Amino acid sequence: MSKVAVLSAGSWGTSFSVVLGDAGNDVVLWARRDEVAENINSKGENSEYLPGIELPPSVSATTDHEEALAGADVVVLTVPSQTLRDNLAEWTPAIPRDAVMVSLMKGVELGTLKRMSEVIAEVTDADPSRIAVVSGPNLAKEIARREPAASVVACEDEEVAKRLQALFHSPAFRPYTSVDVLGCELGGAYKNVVALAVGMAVGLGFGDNTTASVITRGLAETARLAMAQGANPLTLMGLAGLGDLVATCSSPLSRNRTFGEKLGQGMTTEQILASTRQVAEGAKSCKSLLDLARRTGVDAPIAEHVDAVVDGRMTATEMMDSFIARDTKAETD
Ligand SMILES: NC(=O)C1=CN([C@@H]2O[C@H](COP(=O)(O)OP(=O)(O)OC[C@H]3O[C@@H](n4cnc5c(N)ncnc54)[C@H](O)[C@@H]3O)[C@@H](O)[C@H]2O)C=CC1
Ligand SMILES: O=C(CO)COP(=O)(O)O
Repeated sequence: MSKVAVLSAGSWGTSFSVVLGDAGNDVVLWARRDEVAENINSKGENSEYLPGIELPPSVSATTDHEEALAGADVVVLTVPSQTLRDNLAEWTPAIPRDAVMVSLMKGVELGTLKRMSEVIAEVTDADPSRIAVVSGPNLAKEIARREPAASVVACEDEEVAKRLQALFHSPAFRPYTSVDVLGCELGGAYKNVVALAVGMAVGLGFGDNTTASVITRGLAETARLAMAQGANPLTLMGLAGLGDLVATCSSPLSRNRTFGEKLGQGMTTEQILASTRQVAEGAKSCKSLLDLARRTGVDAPIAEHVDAVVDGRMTATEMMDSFIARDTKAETD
């Protein structure tokens, strides 16, 4: 049995602790707030993020990060992407020196344009063999309900990916290995931006032709940027690319798609942010991914338009009109 620390106890951290517990691991969740940790320890439930889900008995919680991290073989990181750097600055001294750090996050840091594995490497100074990523079509609520799903665990060191794969393989959760950390991370971050655009189309009342067109061109845009950065194109056709894109863009459970839907219905970003506590990573990462595309010399019309709507410089209707009016070209260009 491995000891796994999960920081923190939001939707995905708590759901992933169900996978970890069901797979036979000893799990300690770090929660920011006392009431969340108390609820998990006394009732075996995180009623704020996952009401009605019974957590495995091997899952406990604490608000003390040192306690969560003590003796951990694996450290799972699942905070909002834009806070990771500050969180790690505080947590790094308590992370055991041989523990593998696993990012479940799907975003790119504003300003530095770094992926989460890069932020982890920079702040903790860890070797790439101690940094991994899990990404795939894994909507937290469905995973917590133990509905069957697959995912990708990526690490530059394939042996480490295989070790994590064994630790994360539960009766309902099937992880595949990959060494393409970059492809998995860009797939995960970009699908949130595409889901915002799809949500806007849904909010405007458009149907499946429109959403399928945006999803497909979104995949082309993701693949263009990821391949220009050195990703394996097959990663984008896999669970961390197409798989996650389809799940997120199709599901009313997705916070990013829902955020886009509200923009399509005419709400402003400020109004939407005020209406929820939960993170919709694409609303921030549209800017960092757009900057990354510009720096790489890659055309990124979806990121560009989504960023403009999120910023209030364009309406969702104008975005859709502008997509159609763009200069025509070959599909594979
Ligand atoms: N919810 C989902 O279905 C999935 C989410 N993800 C990714 O996982 C990451 C986390 O998302 P969720 O758990 O869904 O978000 P969430 O909003 O449900 O939970 C975020 C957690 O981070 C904590 N947090 C917020 N601000 C913080 C700060 N400044 N410092 C430390 N902790 C802070 C919150 O207390 C909460 O526990 C995101 O990058 C998301 O894209 C990935 C796959 C599935
Ligand atoms: O990443 C996810 C599913 O794989 C969750 O998507 P949202 O963050 O949009 O809810």
